Amino acid sequence: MQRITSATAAELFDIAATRRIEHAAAAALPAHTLMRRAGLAVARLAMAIAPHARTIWVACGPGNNGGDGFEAAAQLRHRGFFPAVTFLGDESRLPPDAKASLQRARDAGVTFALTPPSAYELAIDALLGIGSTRPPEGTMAEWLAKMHASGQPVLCVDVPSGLNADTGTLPRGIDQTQASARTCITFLSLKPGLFTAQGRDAAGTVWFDDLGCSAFKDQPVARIAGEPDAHPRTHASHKGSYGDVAVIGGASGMAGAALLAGSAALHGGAGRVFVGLLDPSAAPVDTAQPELMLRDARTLDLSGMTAVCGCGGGEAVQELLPRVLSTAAALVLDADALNAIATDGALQAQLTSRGKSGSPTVITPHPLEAARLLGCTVGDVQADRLAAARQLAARFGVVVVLKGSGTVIAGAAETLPVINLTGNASLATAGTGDVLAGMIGAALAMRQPAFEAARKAVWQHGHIADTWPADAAPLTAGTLARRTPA
Ligand SMILES: NC(=O)C1=CN([C@@H]2O[C@H](COP(=O)(O)OP(=O)(O)OC[C@H]3O[C@@H](n4cnc5c(N)ncnc54)[C@H](O)[C@@H]3O)[C@@H](O)[C@H]2O)[C@@H](O)CC1
Ligand SMILES: Nc1ncnc2c1ncn2[C@@H]1O[C@H](COP(=O)(O)OP(=O)(O)O)[C@@H](O)[C@H]1O
Ligand SMILES: [K+]
Repeated sequence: MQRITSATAAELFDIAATRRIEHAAAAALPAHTLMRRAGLAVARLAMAIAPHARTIWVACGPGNNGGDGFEAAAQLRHRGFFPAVTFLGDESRLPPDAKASLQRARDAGVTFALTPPSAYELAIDALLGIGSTRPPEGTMAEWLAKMHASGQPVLCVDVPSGLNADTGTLPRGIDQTQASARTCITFLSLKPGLFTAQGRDAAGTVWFDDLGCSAFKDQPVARIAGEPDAHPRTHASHKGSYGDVAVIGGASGMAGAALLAGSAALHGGAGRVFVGLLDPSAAPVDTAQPELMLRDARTLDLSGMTAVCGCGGGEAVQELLPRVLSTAAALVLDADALNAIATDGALQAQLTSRGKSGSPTVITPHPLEAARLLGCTVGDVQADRLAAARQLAARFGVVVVLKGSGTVIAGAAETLPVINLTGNASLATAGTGDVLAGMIGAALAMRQPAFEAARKAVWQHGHIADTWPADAAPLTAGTLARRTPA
């Protein structure tokens, strides 16, 4: 059993691949082996979470996920705990493995009840796993609501019930975000839906148990990539070794966004940072950050530079985009640059030819910007974030950073997309996206390949937020860019 953290590197498998792994493993092992191992793993984790529990509520559903719950209840009872099982299903229609585990729970003297116990110290959610086909309703929805509103810890078996293990979406009306502590133990494969969209809230801390089946392989759909390698600086290096970043943005009233990106590029290690402002009346220097060289955006020669274009760009950025797209040595497109491209077919064609020619290019849409580029709704993007990121990457031939909880980084078709596990809702504050764009710009300026530059910067951006001291001032985009609590 392994706890999954932002330092973990592992492949992710969709439901179809997980089913293939399950079938191959089940065929190679004696009957009932997998469920017994799964139930034992659940029981062990339950005991670790609530070692002094008097009552453990085990909510079991109609399929093999429920079977894992029966098996866990039997194992817990054998160890002196008092599981109370509520079963929602038809015993005569239980799959054979689950039926055998139900009998084992009965034989162990587990208590069965029609309604959840009035008091309990841990709830085990074994209602639905990867066989969830429709939104939970009726009694199942009531039990889930009770479980998640009780304030007691919840341990989800395989996946939080109702969560789409491929996409991380929860059905409307199923809110799994209220429990005081959530843990999920998942079996045979790590599923992408546990780590993006609503998955991170629903699953909480994720544990993985391969049930002794690591020999059974299949085709992954994505990966979590772990902590990136550090790039130590050699003594005999100079500012030219770390490249130039030129931020293009900061239209009237929005200079701050460009300055934030510039600050992030500077603190991200770029050799020199220029900020090309679109507002002609902007001040000639930022006295708080005199290292930044402020210029008129229209005068900057971008050949040989990494451009970070769009932060606070307003509508003014549109006229500069043809030159930026054709001359920047490497490029990060963010915010208003993406909005301009979404409405302009010629710019889209130019981006596509740039991407397909192999010039390093990263786009960093949040879900609304991604929806504009794809010509769909935010709901469509969030319904399958991996697919949306892959689609954008294929269309334009660029590296895509689809932001939000469980940021997705997608590139060429032969590169597995990455779901990033750092970051938290303290980043949900204005300007943190500008900071990310600047950080990616710095990594590109240091000549890291575009996919790696994006992956590393996204990880670092979230990691700074995750390790922000609790007793420090709240994180803002400015302090995030400087990587130092105020
Ligand atoms: N078969 C095996 O050997 C193993 C199975 N495992 C467990 O089995 C799970 C998959 O089992 P299943 O394929 O039986 O699928 P599930 O147990 O996830 O659910 C399938 C059943 O639920 C019903 N259902 C789907 N949505 C519903 C809803 N909203 N309301 C009410 N009923 C609903 C389906 O009609 C079906 O009867 C995994 O997630 C994992 O927990 C693990 O123990 C590993 C080994
Ligand atoms: N709830 C969250 N969990 C993790 N990361 C988040 C969350 N909310 C926002 N972020 C991150 O913060 C950044 C916000 O970027 P963006 O939406 O472009 O904001 P802005 O335009 O204000 O800079 C992105 O990197 C995003 O992934
Ligand atoms: K479950």
